[in-house]
Amino acid sequence: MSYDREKQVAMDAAIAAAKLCQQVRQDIPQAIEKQDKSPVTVADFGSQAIICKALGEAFPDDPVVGEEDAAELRKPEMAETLNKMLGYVQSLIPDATADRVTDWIDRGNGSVSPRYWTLDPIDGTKGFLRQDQYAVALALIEGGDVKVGVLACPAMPVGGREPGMLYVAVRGEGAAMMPLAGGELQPIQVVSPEDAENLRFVESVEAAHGDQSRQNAIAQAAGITAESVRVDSQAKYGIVASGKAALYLRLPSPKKPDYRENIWDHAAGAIVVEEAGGKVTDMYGKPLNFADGSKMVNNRGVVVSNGVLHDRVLAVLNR
Ligand SMILES: Nc1ncnc2c1ncn2[C@@H]1O[C@H](COP(=O)(O)OS(=O)(=O)O)[C@@H](OP(=O)(O)O)[C@H]1O
Ligand SMILES: [Mg+2]
Ligand SMILES: [Mg+2]
Ligand SMILES: [Mg+2]
Repeated sequence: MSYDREKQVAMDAAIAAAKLCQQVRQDIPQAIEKQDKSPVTVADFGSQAIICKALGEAFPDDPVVGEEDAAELRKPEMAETLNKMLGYVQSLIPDATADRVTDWIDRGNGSVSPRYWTLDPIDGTKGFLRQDQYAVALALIEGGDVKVGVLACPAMPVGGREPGMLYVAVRGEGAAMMPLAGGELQPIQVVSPEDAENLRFVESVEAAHGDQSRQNAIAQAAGITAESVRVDSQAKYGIVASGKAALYLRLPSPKKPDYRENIWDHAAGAIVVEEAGGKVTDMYGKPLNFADGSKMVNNRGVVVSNGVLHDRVLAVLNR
C-alpha cells in the first residue's frame, strides 16, 4: 500500500507547526509547569492543535496519541495562556477559536490501536526554551510497525542558510531530508565506517534523561574516541540518519530506574534512522515496541546506530 498521502499530510502539518514554534520562540516563551514538573509552553499546545486538526480532517478515523492535552488549558485561571496560544494558531488558521483549538488538542488523547498516529508537538521542550535544538515529531504506526515518520527540526543548522531541517521516511522507501525554508527532498544515508570524521556519538543535553558517564564509557569501549555531542530531542535521530554521527545512546538514568520511554519520543526518529540504513533497538537488542501502549514498558534504554556499529555496542553493553 502507498503512504503518499499520509506522508504529504504529515509533512505539511509538521512544517506549519514548526512555523508556529519558531514564532513563539522569537517572542521568548514562558514555561508552564506540568503535573510531572516538566515544562510545556504555548508552542507545545499550538503545535499539537495544528497537527491534530490536519490529521482529523485528512484521516478522521485515525486515533492520535499525543503528548499534551487541553485539560489544564480549559481551567479559568489559564485563560490568558489559552488566549496567547490562540493568537499564534490564528496567524496560521484565521478561523480558529478557543473551543476549536482545545478540541483539536484533545484529539491527541487517542489510544494505541491497530492504526494510529503518535505526536510529540515539541520534543525537547527544555531545548526549545534554551534556544537549542528541538523537534516536532509525528509518526504513523500500523500493526505495531512505524510506516511513516516526520521530524521537523527548526533549529538545525543548514550550512550558510536559514536553520531548519525536515527529515522524513516511509517504510521501504528510504529516508530523505529537506531544508524547512524550502527545497527538494534529498535521500539520506547513515555514516559508513570509513568516514572517520563522522564516527562521533550523540546523547541528550539533560543529564537526568540518561546516564552520561555510562554512555561515554560504552561509546569508548565500542571504538568511538571523540567526545559526545550533546543535542536535545529527536534531532539526534536526524543527525544519525544523515550521517553526521554514528551512534545515539540513551541509557536509563540511575536516578530514575523505573522511567519508561514514551512512544512519541522515538517512533518518528526510529523509522528515519532505519530507512537511512541504520538500526534502532533497546539496550538489550530488543525492537522498540509501539504496539502496546503510550509507554514502552518492556523496553529499557535506546541504542541507535549506523547499523555496522550496533552489535559491537550491544556486546559491550551486555557483557
Ligand atoms: N528521566 C527521563 N529519562 C529519559 N527521558 C526523559 C526523562 N524525563 C523526560 N524524558 C523525555 O526526554 C524528552 C527530551 O528528549 P531528550 O532527553 O533527548 O532531550 S534533552 O536533551 O533532554 O532535551 C522529553 O520530551 P519532551 O517532554 O517532549 O521535551 C521527555 O519525554
Ligand atoms: Mg514534555
Ligand atoms: Mg518528547
Ligand atoms: Mg514534547
